[in-house]
Amino acid sequence: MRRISIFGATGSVGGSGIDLIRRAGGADAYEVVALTGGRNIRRLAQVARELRAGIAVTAHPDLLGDLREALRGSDTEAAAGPAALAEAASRPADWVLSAIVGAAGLRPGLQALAQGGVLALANKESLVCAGPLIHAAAARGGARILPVDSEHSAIFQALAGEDLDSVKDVTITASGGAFRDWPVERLAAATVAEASTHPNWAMGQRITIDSASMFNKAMEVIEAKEFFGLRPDQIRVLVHPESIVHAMVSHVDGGSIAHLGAPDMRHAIGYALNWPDRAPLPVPALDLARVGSLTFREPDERRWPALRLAREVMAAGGMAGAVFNAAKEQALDDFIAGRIRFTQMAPRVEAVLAAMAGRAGFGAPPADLDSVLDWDRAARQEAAA
Ligand SMILES: NC(=O)C1=CN([C@@H]2O[C@H](COP(=O)(O)OP(=O)(O)OC[C@H]3O[C@@H](n4cnc5c(N)ncnc54)[C@H](OP(=O)(O)O)[C@@H]3O)[C@@H](O)[C@H]2O)C=CC1
Ligand SMILES: CC(=O)[C@@H](O)[C@H](O)COP(=O)(O)O
Ligand SMILES: [Mn+2]
Repeated sequence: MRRISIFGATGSVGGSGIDLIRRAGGADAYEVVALTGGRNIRRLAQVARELRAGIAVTAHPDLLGDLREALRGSDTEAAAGPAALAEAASRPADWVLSAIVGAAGLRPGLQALAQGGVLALANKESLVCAGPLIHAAAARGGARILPVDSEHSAIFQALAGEDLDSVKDVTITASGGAFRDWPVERLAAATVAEASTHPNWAMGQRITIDSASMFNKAMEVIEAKEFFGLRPDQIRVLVHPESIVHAMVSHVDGGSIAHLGAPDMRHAIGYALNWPDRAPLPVPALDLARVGSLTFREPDERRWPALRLAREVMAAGGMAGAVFNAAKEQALDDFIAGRIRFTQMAPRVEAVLAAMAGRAGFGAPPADLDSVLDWDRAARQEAAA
């Protein structure tokens, strides 16, 4: 029986993954090695019971008692804390969905790669913070990384059978998020509730706000560079309000191959689950006659300064990705908590990058996980200060 684990099982991507596992036969079709979550203990225990998971882990040690209580009478072991997450990731599995939000997903992802098998990667932060470490861990462990972020799954699918040397450039699309059509002057007054609604995708709150600020797309540009080994000048972003075309690969001979689909993450997750085969998925069929028209436009970097920052991060290399992500996570925490305005997030991240660029080792590639986490901590402190 195929062994699977889901990190971030209580979240939006994790929930879509569980939906696919359930539809494919659940515990009768898969051996569920580990499921993890954060604060949503009720949900974690419920899916662990349903899928007869070997272990359920919450990231929060103070919730271990609640988890044990919620799992009482089941065969699922309960554990808590970052070390327990890493231990669960070290349990051999054939397919691991990395769907924790934030840099917290980095250690479990690296641990899973050391066991071999497939890492289905939704946690874009892993590649932004530590792309070279992720690839090195996969090579050492004999693991395969498959993209789950919709644009990167789209690129991966469009590249199938193609030679990377024939690629001229790659375009990833951006919906434009909640404030796509707002006057720029109004953005300073944008509320957390307004930023937490997405025009097309149902996702967790953090990535939804990152879509509105385009930090999500900025992260995805860096993710594309790290995943596919593209040069920064080969990666373009186009605003595409319909979210039907997810990415397009353009070749040196003038041909372009685009990937289209309804905005439903179960396609990208299911593709990674069934790869290298394809199987029917519970995803709405694409009816272009009903969609009518597909529109595209250049992104305005005055509205979305995060895109310019992504270019600067790629040019700087080294620890810039880890600093960028950590500063962005801290700025997002501060926006959600009402400490800063929506429009203060990008200047805050830019200031942290500028402040930390002069520190020794900033331009050097990440040596190991601990050094990445040191830079992550320092950048959060700088951002909070
Ligand atoms: N949602 C989407 O459609 C897409 C998401 N992604 C990426 O996938 C990842 C997950 O996103 P999404 O599902 O929206 O996020 P959610 O917020 O919906 O879920 C995040 C998951 O991570 C858990 N979690 C939160 N903090 C920690 C922590 N410190 N340590 C361990 N686990 C933690 C949460 O637990 P709990 O809820 O129990 O607290 C939850 O299980 C992100 O990297 C995102 O960028 C990429 C493409 C699309
Ligand atoms: C589903 C997915 O992959 C998200 O990252 C999505 O792309 C977010 O939409 P935006 O295009 O608004 O960032
Ligand atoms: Mn995406």
